[in-house]
Order: sequence, then structure tokens, then C-alpha cells
Amino acid sequence: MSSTPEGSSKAKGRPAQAKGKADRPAPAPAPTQQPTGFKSGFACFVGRPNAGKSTLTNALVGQKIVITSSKPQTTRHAVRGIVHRPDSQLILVDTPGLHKPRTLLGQRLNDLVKSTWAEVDVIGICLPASDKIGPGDRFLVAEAAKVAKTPKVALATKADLVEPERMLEHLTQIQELGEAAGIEWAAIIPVSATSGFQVDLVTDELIQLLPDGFALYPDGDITDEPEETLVAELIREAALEGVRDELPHSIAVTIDEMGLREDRPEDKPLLDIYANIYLERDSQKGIVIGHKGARLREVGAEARRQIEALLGTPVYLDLHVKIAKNWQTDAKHLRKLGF
Ligand SMILES: Nc1nc2c(ncn2[C@@H]2O[C@H](COP(=O)(O)OP(=O)(O)OP(=O)(O)O)[C@@H](O)[C@H]2O)c(=O)[nH]1
Repeated sequence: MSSTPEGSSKAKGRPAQAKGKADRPAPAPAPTQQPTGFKSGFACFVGRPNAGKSTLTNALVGQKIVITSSKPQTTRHAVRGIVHRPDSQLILVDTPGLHKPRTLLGQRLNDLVKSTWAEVDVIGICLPASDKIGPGDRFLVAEAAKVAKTPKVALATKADLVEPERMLEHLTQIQELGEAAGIEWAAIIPVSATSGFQVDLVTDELIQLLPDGFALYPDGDITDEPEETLVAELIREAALEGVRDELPHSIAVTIDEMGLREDRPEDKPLLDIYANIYLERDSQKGIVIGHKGARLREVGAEARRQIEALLGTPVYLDLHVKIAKNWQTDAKHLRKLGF
């Protein structure tokens, strides 16, 4: 499988070896070039589904590297976003929302969340100001409290949606929530990822809690997700738009082939992408494809726009809709779809 042209991807240069803190990449350039007092490390945002974790990751990185949607449980991968500062490097691990598992996929997602918590240097707990703190949040905070040594920052997300009085009430409840769980928050910060309010402050606070170290990624890299994963996720995001009920959870996307078309002039590259949208049942096909394929064409057009924006290359996108019967509960299908 070929890759995109050199320099065409803004999400460039994912180090092939970086897949977890346990096997952190070897420090990039010569350590002697690092100013003393350089900080680097990993942070993750946790929160119930739809708390705004992915949107906040993108806001901190300054570019869309994680898909977002109004459907809960959009995130299925642990994605790293990388924030570069002259004196620090913050690597963000995005995790799925923690929830009561009902399927094998749900169980695997929860396992992924907990294994991530144990590996990071700081945990940011997202508690949307627009929602009352509920049993889901209490469960999550109690679970986070078990990772006792890791500093925790409470983030009152979606600050743009509430009035100051409500925010004040929310902040008080966050303080109490921490006390009840035995957590001493390193900070409690109201933030809006969509308006940008206090996004830089969140970065500052997380960086302050990182250990001293070296840059772990080359300058300019913003994620280490493979390009194909990012592309598949952008297609899934487009396919999720406008679908309801159980269908969002039934959608998975795989890339069959992705490569630059041969015989194109150098200044007019075209990236061919052949992708599959998997559904669980035949009855779901009509919804995704639409009347005479109208909806699938819209999904394709939107996905292509997003992929071109990310990679900076014109794209030819070929989409096929396929059925993987009940894939969320079928171990063989899950493996095939990359879970
Ligand atoms: N108004 C407002 N909406 C936000 C903000 N942050 C996120 N949202 C919206 O909230 C919804 C969920 O955001 P995500 O970032 O996908 O949430 P998540 O926590 O990553 O969700 P999962 O992947 O389900 O765990 C989306 O519709 C976002 O546009 C914010 O600061 N302000």
C-alpha cells in the first residue's frame, strides 16, 4: 500500500515506533539542544460520552485530528495529539467515554480507557457545565481516584453554554465531587473548546504537571495516528451525520487501498482512496445509501472535503457499503475491523 506524497500531510511524520508510554519513542533530536527545564509527557481527557473530550483535544492541538459528533461514543481509538511549545511537549491521548458496557465492543473500549489512565502523567476530567453532575460522573471520578498518584485536573467543559451563576454552582459541585472521591484537584478550569475560552490555560496547567524530559516527537508532528486511520475516521464522521438510534454504533469504516494515482504531473497529484462502510444489518443499508444513492454521495463529498483539508491533496474517494453481521458482538469481525 502506498502512502501520500512527502510533505502533503499536515499530520506528518508519525513515528512508527510510538504506540504507548511503555514503549515511548526514543527521544528525538540531540538532548543537548533542549533548553534545561524542558517538560514533556502524556495527558488524557476522560469523561462520560459526549463530554467534549475530542473537541478539546483538537482545540489544544489547533487542528482537527479527532472526529467529533453529537452522538455519544464517537471515539473508538486512543489518538495522540501533540502540542509543541518552545519549552515543552504535551502529548494528548484521547480515549472513548467510559460507560456501562453492553456489548463486547463496549467492554473493550472500557478496558482501553483504564489502561490509558494508568500510563499518563496527568488526567484531565471533563465535566460539561451544560449537564448536571450525575451517577456516570461519580462512577468515573471514583474510578479515576484509584489511579491515586497521577495528578488530576477538573475541566468544566462547554463553558460557552452556561451563565456565570450556573458555572459557579458547577464549580462548587466539582469541588465537592473531588472531596467525596478523595481527589485533590490540581486545578479546576472552566473551558470552551468551541469558543477557545481558556484553552491556552488548560494547556499551561497540563504542561506544568508534566515531568522534566526531552521532546518525544519531532517538531511539527501533531499526531502519530496513521494517515489511513485518520482518513477512515473522517469517513465515519461524515457517515454518522444525520443518522439516529442504534445506527451510529453500527457504522465502522475500513480502507482497502490508499495511494497516489500514477502518471499524474507532480504539481497535480490525486490521492485514490478505496474505503468500505460496514453496517450490521441489511436493513441499515437503505438509510446510509439513500434514495438512488443520494445520501452516500453526500457522505462521500463531505468526507472528501475533510480529507483534502487534512492532507492538502485532491482526493478521489470510492465508497462501498458492506454488511458485517452483528460485528459489535462478534470477536472475528471486531479483529477484522481493527478493535
Ligand atoms: N457549545 C459547545 N459544544 C461543545 C464543546 N465541546 C464539545 N462540544 C460539542 O459536544 C458534542 C460532543 O463533543 P465530543 O468532543 O465529540 O465529545 P467526546 O467527549 O469526545 O465524546 P465521545 O467520543 O462520545 O466520548 C459535539 O457535538 C461537540 O460539538 C464546547 O466547548 N461548547
